[in-house]
Amino acid sequence: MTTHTPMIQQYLKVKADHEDAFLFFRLGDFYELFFTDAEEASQILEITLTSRDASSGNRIPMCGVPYHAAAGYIETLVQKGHKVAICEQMEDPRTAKGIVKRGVVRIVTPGTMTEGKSIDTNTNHFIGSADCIEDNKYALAYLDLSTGEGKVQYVIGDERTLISEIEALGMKEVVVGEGLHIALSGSMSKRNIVLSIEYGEEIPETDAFVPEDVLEACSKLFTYVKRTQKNALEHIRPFEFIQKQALLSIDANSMRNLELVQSIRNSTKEGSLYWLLDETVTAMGARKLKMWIHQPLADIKEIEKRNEAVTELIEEYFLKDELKTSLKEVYDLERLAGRISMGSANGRDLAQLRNSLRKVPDIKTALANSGRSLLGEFSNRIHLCDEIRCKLEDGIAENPPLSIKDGGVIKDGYHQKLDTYRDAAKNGKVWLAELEQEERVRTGIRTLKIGYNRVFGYYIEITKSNIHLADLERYERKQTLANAERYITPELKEKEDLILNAESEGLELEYDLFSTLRDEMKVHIREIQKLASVLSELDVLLAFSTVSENQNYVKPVFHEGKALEIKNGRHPVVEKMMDHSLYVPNNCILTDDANMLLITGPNMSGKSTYMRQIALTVVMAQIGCYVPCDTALLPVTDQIFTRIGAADDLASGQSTFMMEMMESQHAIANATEKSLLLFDEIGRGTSTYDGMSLAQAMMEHIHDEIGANTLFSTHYHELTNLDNELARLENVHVAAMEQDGKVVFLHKVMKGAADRSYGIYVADLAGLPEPLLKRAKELLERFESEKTAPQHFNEPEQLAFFDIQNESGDSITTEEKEVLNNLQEKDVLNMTPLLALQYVFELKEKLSIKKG
Ligand SMILES: Nc1ncnc2c1ncn2[C@@H]1O[C@H](COP(=O)(O)OP(=O)(O)OP(=O)(O)O)[C@@H](O)[C@H]1O
Repeated sequence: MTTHTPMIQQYLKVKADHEDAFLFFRLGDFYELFFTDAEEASQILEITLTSRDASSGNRIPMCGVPYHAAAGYIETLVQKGHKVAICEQMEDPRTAKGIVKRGVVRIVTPGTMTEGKSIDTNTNHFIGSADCIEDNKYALAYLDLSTGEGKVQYVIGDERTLISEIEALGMKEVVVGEGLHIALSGSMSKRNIVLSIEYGEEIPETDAFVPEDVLEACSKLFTYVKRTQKNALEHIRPFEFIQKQALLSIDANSMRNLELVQSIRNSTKEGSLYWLLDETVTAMGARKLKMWIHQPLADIKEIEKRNEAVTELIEEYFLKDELKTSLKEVYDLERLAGRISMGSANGRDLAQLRNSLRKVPDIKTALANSGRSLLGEFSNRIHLCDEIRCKLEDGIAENPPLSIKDGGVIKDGYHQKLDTYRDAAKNGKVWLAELEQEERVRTGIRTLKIGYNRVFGYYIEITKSNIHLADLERYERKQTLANAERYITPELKEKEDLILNAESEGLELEYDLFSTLRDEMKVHIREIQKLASVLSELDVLLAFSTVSENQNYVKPVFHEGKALEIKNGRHPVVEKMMDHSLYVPNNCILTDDANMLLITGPNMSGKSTYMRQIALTVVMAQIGCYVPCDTALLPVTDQIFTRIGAADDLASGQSTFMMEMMESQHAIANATEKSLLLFDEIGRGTSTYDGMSLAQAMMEHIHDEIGANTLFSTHYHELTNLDNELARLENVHVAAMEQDGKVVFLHKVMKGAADRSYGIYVADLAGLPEPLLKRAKELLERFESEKTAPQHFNEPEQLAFFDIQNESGDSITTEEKEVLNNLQEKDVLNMTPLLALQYVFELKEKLSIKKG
């Protein structure tokens, strides 16, 4: 150490306290990195690695970035999961004695980065903290540093449940104690989530209902944030306790499978439920919508209240537009509050706050005037924040510049002394203009001008061709340029002092006034946050009402029981992405006597779409939105579990089948009779009998032990016999028909099991070569003829009434009986012509298939 230069010694001392971060060490206009930091960072950032003489003759690796461009580099490092400690010069190098004092002013980490190009302001960026309370019980706290929202909840379950919850909330960084660090580090690094160790030293504010045993997690998180930000954090709200029983819980997998906030295909918003519903007009509304989708309600009263507010908004057509127009002009109050608290708000931010507050009275009055009860409640909850607005009206210029150091931020008339300075500076400028004019007349030089530079201050400039006219008795030469001379006069210098003093003192005073005003705002941060919360809620409900109206959704009816009855339901996203009139609506009726559906049907017929649409309807209803169907009678669902083949199974490094089994295990271990289970083709990842047996055993278990509303799709036709054994299981199938040797998908869900899989036709659609398809057909025929057990629907005993003979006196075949039986039971009068046609087609097909 002692062989190093004093500056490097200072560096090493600071670095020792920040081993896990890249240390950006400020040297003049650059941030420099040294040693291994430099080697690694130069690679990641693609900047030149150089070296520097640091000790007796030894050179050390070094790289650097200019301070004004540092933000981008820091962001790149943090995006890649690194931390960056920013070490500044703490004194002016010109006046410092010896080596300049330096200190770390902030540590930027993946979970605490709140500004930057990559930060989507429409999304909450939570940093989390987990603490193990007892076996299978964790506390999970999380905080969005930009908006100040802090929440804490229990996670009941094993580590995987905890990780799933962390993933579902999109956290990039989780703070833990040493024990959990060891337990979680493997699985977290696979998911690119940074784990940071912290000891809970600081006690944060919490809501009254926060249980004692979650405090440790809150405290760890708060301590970490304080330690890394080294900043005032007034905007951090008291941690709020999230009661999971009051929410519909959806684990990360199901979130993904159901494409609630992003599509599976390309991980973007497009094609997700969030995309469909996001008609919000403010960033805080968009964030709230996402949060609501993450955590739908499970309290019937709360749900109905949101539903009812949507109704009121739909019915108040003009009000809705008026509110939207006003809300559009409300800026991101939560983030503004955050910037005020962290001292980074500039003049524009305060002007945005003021402009937003100007809109609030209109919103409040319009809501009150509606005479509607829930909208009236909203109106009452809106606080005008008049004190803040008045202060900002008085203090902040109408259109302040970005910089807070160059003036123009504070309004004229706000502070007498500032006005005096401004006048002096302004008058001085007028005086200069007049002087320029006078000198031109006096000397007869039309091109004479008065200019300014930092070195000489104000000067008179005369071009070379005119210098013979200069009044050298009064003019003192200061600078010679290629084609001009610059002069000063005593008079000019005297005025210059006045002007420059007025200007610089004015700027200094203005900066002070601005800082004071900004600090005064800190007292009001809670008020601003409360307002933000009400307005963002209103924004989301407005979005619901807009979408519901445009897409013809209906208000769901909730009841305390378990039955779920959706008439003519649609998949809202698939429907929106295709020609609305082509979407085939379907019923889903789950009753106390039959709450499990076994869905069969050809590939591509719409089985997954059907299952997903039920889950999406449940989610939409429980976030308070209307739903895509003609009528919906819904139970309050407590959890949704899905096992749907996900495109990204490979990415997680687990084998597809293992993933499938893990997801199934998770569902079976946690589901209750109030849950909704969607199992898409369980067991297809292993050998037929293996898979089929597992699928059957799972269905039996869910039926006998759990009793949850369940949709199960399968290609194993053998399973369709299970309805004999499981009282509450029903077969349905998604219909398709054959026409001219081609399969036509009807996308209609009908009673009973499907009769064949049509896989070869789908292969044909996909363009597989003709000879290959022919071969597949041959094989299929062979396999089918070798099969002993019948695998078609309708059991023989159901056909017992028909013991008739056909024309030629032969006893009729089972197939013919089946057709007759089917006809007998069909309610033909209630069929549409198309369905009837299709039905006849199916019957005919049944006979012809069997006959050959
Ligand atoms: N009710 C419907 N109305 C109109 N089109 C539909 C309907 N349901 C599904 N589709 C269309 O059919 C396509 C296939 O649907 P889906 O993926 O649900 O089939 P699947 O039966 O689950 O297929 P596989 O068994 O191969 O997984 C969808 O992409 C959609 O475009």
